Amino acid sequence: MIRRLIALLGPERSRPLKRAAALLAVAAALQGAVFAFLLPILRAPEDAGPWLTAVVVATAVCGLAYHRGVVTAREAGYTLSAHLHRRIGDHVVTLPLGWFTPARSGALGRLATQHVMSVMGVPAHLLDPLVGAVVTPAAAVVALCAVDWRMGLAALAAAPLAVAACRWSGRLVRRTDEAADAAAGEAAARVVEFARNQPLLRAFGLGGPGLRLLDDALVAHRNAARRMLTTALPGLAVFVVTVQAAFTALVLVAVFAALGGQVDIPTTVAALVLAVRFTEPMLVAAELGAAVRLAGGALDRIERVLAEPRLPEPEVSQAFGTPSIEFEAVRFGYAGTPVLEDVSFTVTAGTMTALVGTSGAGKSTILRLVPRFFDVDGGAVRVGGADVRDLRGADLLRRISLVSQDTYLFAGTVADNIRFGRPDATDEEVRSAADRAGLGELIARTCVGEGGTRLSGGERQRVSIARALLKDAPIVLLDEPTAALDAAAERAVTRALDELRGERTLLVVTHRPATARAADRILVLDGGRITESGEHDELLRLGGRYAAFHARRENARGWRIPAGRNTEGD
Ligand SMILES: Nc1ncnc2c1ncn2[C@@H]1O[C@H](COP(=O)(O)OP(=O)(O)OP(=O)(O)O)[C@@H](O)[C@H]1O
Repeated sequence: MIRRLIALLGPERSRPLKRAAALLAVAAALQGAVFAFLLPILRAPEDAGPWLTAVVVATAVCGLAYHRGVVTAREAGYTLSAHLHRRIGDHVVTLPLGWFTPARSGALGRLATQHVMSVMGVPAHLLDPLVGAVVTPAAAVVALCAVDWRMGLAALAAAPLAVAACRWSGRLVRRTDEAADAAAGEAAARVVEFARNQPLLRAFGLGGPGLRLLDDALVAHRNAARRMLTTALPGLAVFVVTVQAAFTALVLVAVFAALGGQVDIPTTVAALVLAVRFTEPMLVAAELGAAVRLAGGALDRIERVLAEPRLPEPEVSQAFGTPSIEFEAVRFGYAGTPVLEDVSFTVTAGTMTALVGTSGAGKSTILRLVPRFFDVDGGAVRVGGADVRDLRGADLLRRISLVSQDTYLFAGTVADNIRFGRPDATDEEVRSAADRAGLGELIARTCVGEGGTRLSGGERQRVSIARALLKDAPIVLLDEPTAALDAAAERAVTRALDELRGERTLLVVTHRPATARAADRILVLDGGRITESGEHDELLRLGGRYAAFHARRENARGWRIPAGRNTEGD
């Protein structure tokens, strides 16, 4: 474990850790030596002077080394946790945005808090007893050999057995720890879901499937934790029995040697003291073994995230032309399940294109491919004439504003949240973006609550639109921007989109006839393919699916194209 930490920290940053281990090793060795010095003192008390001086000096040096060792170990712990946080942070910002699923985001939270703390505990709290558990018994064995070779041999014979038992129990714990961590993640996610969805759960009765999922997750977590504890027990028991047996053997050898007159009383006393020093630190370490193994599991999980492949980026971005969007024969699926097939279209710079289609047809997926949340499986997505894979992430995202279906607002004022789109915007610019998004008086709201929970869904959506309007990005992607708005707010947003036309390139997913009608071009998506494309009037004349549904629904507040050709309705 210590070797892994040194490799992770690198030669420079691992210095405090190495220094701490060396200082604690010196302290532990000196402790063993102090007990070895007892023998000449007991054998010849009249000549004990130099040995007593040696005991005093060794004890003083041991105390100093121990104190410096513990302080340095704490520093090494803090260095390690800061380094891990930085490495995790630096790495995850290079991962594809599609990597951040809710499950992974939850696991990342545990990684940055619980797991980093667990790994940090190894140098900060466990290094001292661990070094003691290795060095003190080793020093005691050397001293025992000097006192009486038979006792030294008895202690030495126990060492491989104890190490084997320790490793065995470690492997067992690691195996069950993975399952326990997965169960803990699931239980945490279900508890958050339970707390967030209280209104829904209460409205539909607390005995529903939502509660059953939580119950199952908590039971699974409890069982996994119990399994981990019980799995560790046999290894721990073998270890403790081995160490105790070694201690008993040492005592018996010492007593029989004394009774047989082969060794004198002082030697027997020194041997018994060394036998205690041999076993004591190992038993302490056995108790801490579980914490070390859990830290090993935590480090495995941290290393797995650090090994996640980064989104490959060029050193320098390709030149960016006029802000058009182009899909060429795009094929894409989530984890092997195909979603888009042979999708080709171009959104000319400064125009507005509406994407309409059946639910689940892949409209939002098309929007996600533009800022390269995922890489396509086939074909190419080009922005400003450059393949998105030939642009650096920051260069690409700087040119795109995205208004997604699930708007997240940070705790703060409405103005703070709008300013997020362009931190150096003036108050006047923030107010103007708010007005264009139909926010009106809402801009005066001082606190939106965590995640924007003090605002309604429509209000949150308008803040997100204002944020996108404020960002000076030539391309604006909107996923159902008016879905949660009332008639007045929808009119304000449609006006704002209208104003942006010509000025920015707009790609809008919509179920609203008014928004689709306002677009320069409409793409109808069905089953992952574009089946119709053209202007509103052109598509009406075509008399296809768009026309059929528009004719029936044009006065409706919202409509969706159903999956089947011959079915209709919302
Ligand atoms: N992150 C994801 N992982 C796996 N499958 C996904 C993911 N996101 C979407 N899908 C699936 O991909 C398909 C297309 O989803 P998408 O959200 O693009 O549809 P949509 O046309 O925008 O639907 P809607 O109009 O209902 O929002 C759906 O079958 C959906 O279940």
